[in-house]
Amino acid sequence: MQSMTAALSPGLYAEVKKSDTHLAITQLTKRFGDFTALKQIDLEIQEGEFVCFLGPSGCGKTTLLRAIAGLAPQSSGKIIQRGCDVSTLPPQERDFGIVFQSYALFPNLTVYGNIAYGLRNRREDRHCIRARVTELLALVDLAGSESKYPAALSGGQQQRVALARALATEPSLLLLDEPLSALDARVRVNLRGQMKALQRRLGVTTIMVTHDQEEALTMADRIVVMNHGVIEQIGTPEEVYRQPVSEFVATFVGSMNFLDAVPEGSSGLRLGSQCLKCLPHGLDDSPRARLAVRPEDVALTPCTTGLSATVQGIEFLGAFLRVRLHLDDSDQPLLADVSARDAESVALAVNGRVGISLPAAAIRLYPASEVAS
Ligand SMILES: Nc1ncnc2c1ncn2[C@@H]1O[C@H](COP(=O)(O)OP(=O)(O)OP(=O)(O)O)[C@@H](O)[C@H]1O
Repeated sequence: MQSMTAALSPGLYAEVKKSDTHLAITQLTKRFGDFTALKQIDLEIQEGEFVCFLGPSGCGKTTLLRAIAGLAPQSSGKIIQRGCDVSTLPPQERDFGIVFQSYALFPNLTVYGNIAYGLRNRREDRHCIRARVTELLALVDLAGSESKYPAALSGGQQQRVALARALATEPSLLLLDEPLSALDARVRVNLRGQMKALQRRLGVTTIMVTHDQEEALTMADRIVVMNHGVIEQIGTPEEVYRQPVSEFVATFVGSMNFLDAVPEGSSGLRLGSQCLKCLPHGLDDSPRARLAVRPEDVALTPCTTGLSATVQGIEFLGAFLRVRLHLDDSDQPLLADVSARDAESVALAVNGRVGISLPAAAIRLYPASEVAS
């Protein structure tokens, strides 16, 4: 599959301004009977941004997307798009294009008919429609597929047609509801890169729902992490990964070790009998806390006089080794991801002992009562 690199006509998305707010959502609540699916959501999305709604099944991300589209209107709260209050507008009067997980192409229409659908509804000129469809097909690397029917296309190709169809009317907002999750892994990774590149070229403000953290980390400018109908954190992929604000975010995004520890002072802790430094935590008065450290931040050393562990298992994962450790003193499990060279330097072997170094900047402490779900 090639990359989507066709030239753009001068009109297509030529007037995007990046500095303005595209969407402002305030105090949005959505109830289904007695159940509250979204609780007072506040969110601003800038012009041209690629934002991912990320969270576990049932956290409310699709409901929020559908509220933005007007497909499942909110119970209360406001949605302002480019300065206009669209809160009560029906979907057909809102400015968005949408791609669903299940392609949702019209099976009885050709690729051409599918992409031209919205333009024909608007009664646009036949020659303009042809020119736009040709351009969009080139953009998604499907030039020459006009006369095919959806059934004759692969899943990845169908999803690219769905993308072209969503972009045909030049919406200022593109909504993607798990667009890649029905595809096999290799196609998914390929299309991920292509969609991101196309979005960047067009500059179209985009919201994508996903429960796949890797997808969110690789595609989004900002990630909105949701849980139980509320936003837990909004940040760049790096912020969400490096500075998770809660144990939930730390658990949901990337791999994380959690250890029981005792806070000491404002930026220290005790792990078993060992005193360690960490980032300022504000938990000085708590008798217990949860220490979070990523496996790739755990360093192994040959010196076992400080924090030490026994090696319980070693898994070869290609670029690195995942080492299952048991902390000797505090009697807790710990995972470390190390390079083959680092493993060699400590003569890594199952049942052997190694020293453990946890860099202060990589350790975060969370309240012990916070339960990840
Ligand atoms: N039409 C509905 N009637 C009643 N409850 C609903 C309805 N739609 C969604 N819900 C509930 O609202 C909550 C949020 O659903 P939503 O589909 O937004 O979750 P999600 O985060 O997108 O999950 P998934 O990844 O599984 O699609 C869920 O508990 C769901 O059961």
